Amino acid sequence: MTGSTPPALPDSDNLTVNWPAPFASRPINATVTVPGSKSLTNRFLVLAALADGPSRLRAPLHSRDSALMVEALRLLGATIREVPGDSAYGPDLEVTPLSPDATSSRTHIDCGLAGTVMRFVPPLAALRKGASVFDGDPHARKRPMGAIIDALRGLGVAVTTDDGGTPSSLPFTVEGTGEVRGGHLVIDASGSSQFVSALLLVGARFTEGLHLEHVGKPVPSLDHINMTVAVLRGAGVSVDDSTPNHWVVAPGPIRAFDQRIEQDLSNAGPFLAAALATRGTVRIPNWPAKTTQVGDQWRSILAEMGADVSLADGVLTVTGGPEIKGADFDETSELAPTVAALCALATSPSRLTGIAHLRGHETDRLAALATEINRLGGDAEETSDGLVIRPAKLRAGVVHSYADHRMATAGAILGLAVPGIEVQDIGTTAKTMPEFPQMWAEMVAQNAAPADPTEGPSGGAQH
Ligand SMILES: O=C(O)C1=C[C@@H](OP(=O)(O)O)[C@@H](O)[C@H](O)C1
Ligand SMILES: C=C(OP(=O)(O)O)C(=O)O
Repeated sequence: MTGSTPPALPDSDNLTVNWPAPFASRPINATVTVPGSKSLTNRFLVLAALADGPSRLRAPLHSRDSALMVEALRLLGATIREVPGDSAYGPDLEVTPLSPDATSSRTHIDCGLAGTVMRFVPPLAALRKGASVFDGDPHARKRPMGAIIDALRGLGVAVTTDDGGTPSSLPFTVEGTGEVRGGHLVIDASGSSQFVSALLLVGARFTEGLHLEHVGKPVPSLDHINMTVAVLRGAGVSVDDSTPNHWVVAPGPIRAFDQRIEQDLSNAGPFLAAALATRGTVRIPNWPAKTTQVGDQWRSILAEMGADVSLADGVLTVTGGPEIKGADFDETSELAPTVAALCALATSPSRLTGIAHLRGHETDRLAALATEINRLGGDAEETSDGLVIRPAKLRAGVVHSYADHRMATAGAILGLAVPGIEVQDIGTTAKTMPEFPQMWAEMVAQNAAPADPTEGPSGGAQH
């Protein structure tokens, strides 16, 4: 894969021909490395576009979301070149920042279904002279955008619809003047942490910097905001986050960088889950000793579900227990679909809380997970802020993806333990992991662990 052209949406064949999810007839025994982190790649791309000199991203993600970000930044005036690197998942990227003085013609930016593109790029477009029109996939028009639009308007930036009205979602046009004064800004970021990250990422380039204040229900996915603050500090930006719900970004340069991108620990999740679903072992090398990625939570989540989890010499090893234990988890953020798939295979009930905002993700994930688990004979129930999933024997069937990469990978996990599962539109995994179907097949093919003769043909709660 390259970072130059956004992969097309799956064609109608992909939508109609279901992917037969590999069933694991023996415990998985595999070593897997996954491509670079979406959240880190797209943050560093934005920072590089605003930096005080050329930057390099080593081992970045190459997927639909990162390609959309690359293309958006190019359209706004950054130069992004692929250069050979050492990653098995594609070249490095060299970024020459955009020039704020350049005036460009009206630009059309495709956000696809990428939250990072639709939230992070509009504030950056405000710093360029010219109009930028933002739109995306059909479902992108349903994702919450009001907080970013209101924030830009609060900062004095015109954000309009084609007929001159005031938008509350995609599509809209940002009329950039090349300068944003900044200062104190109050937003309600309860719909997505990306509203906060988006404004912090550009805040140092506002003339007066930014004092961002959140009011309203709690901001979700705080780990992702902490990641934003960490990458900003790494690029020499002063950020004060010592008061809850306040972030103060000092005006100043963003230092150019040469940065290796960690592998995507959230996308490591389905592979680690395979160890639990099949009572096997999955090893992930190069697990970072220290990270801001929410996916580091796999170590505690999977242990609580009965797995043996160890991190030694940078290798995370997860071995599934005799059964998957249900458990209660709060605020699992983007890990929730993978956790839910494991809960559907568990032998005791689980409750997922603090994830009401998943209704505004790639699809309404709470509705999608409950519908798809129940379609297979499972017992899942939506609550006001999450899901309750009770043990039930699952049967063969089709898992619908709803254009959501994490719904597709959740279907793949179920398919390891339940024969006859198919996933509709597996191609949607290209959003963050185009290699997924091949990597999954290779993981199952590595399945060299001798079968336990006292057990059924495979592991998991379903056997
Ligand atoms: O900033 C980011 O990179 C992300 C923040 C989170 O968004 P929400 O706060 O909307 O959950 C997460 O779910 C998403 O996958 C990536
Ligand atoms: C919510 C997600 O993506 P996005 O960055 O589009 O919000 C996700 O990847 O789980």
